[in-house]
Amino acid sequence: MTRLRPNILVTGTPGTGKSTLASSLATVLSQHASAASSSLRDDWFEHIDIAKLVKERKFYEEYDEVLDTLVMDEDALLDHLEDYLGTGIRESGGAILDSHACDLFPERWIDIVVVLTCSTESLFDRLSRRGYSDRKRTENIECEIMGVLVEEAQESYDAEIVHVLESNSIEDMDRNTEVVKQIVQQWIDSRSS
Ligand SMILES: Nc1ncnc2c1ncn2[C@@H]1O[C@H](COP(=O)(O)OP(=O)(O)O)[C@@H](O)[C@H]1O
Repeated sequence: MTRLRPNILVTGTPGTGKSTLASSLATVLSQHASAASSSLRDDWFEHIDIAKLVKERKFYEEYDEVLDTLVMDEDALLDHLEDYLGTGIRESGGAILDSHACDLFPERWIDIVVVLTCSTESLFDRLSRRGYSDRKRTENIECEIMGVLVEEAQESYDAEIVHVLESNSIEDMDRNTEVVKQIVQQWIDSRSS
């Protein structure tokens, strides 16, 4: 089936604001759709938190004590998502995948990629508040400074669908929500014309 709404991947280093933006987008984009037509459902867009899904459905192989992280069972996760995105309401799109790892999803699933970036100072504060160990915080800050996620996203998806957005402040968050809303509208318009 042809998608009626884009699937969106929101990615970035942990702490850059993926969950915050993805959750705001799911609400704003669904409200926007409901306002446009009363026949559209409120769950027109859905925030899918991949880290949460991996934990809840036990899509992991082991806990890596050195890296203080779960080692994902990618095949199990991808099989589940293939079914989920391929059937039912998500068959027509509207999934907002919120994931630190961005290169594991097949290109055919994703219509828009948003990579969030953030200053070292903001990230340091956010990861400290989250209680990350010094080692884990440093690794993530280095990952952000080196632009690892931006590079991975650009290597994994068509350049024209990858949007790199700064996420340092609440104003950035509001602006990013508005920017993505416009990109989604353009995507929908380009398919209906
Ligand atoms: N643009 C932003 N400006 C200021 N604080 C933000 C912004 N985005 C997220 N935050 C805050 O930073 C922390 C991490 O955000 P979160 O969305 O959980 O990041 P991620 O999902 O990328 O790990 C949260 O406390 C959140 O409220």
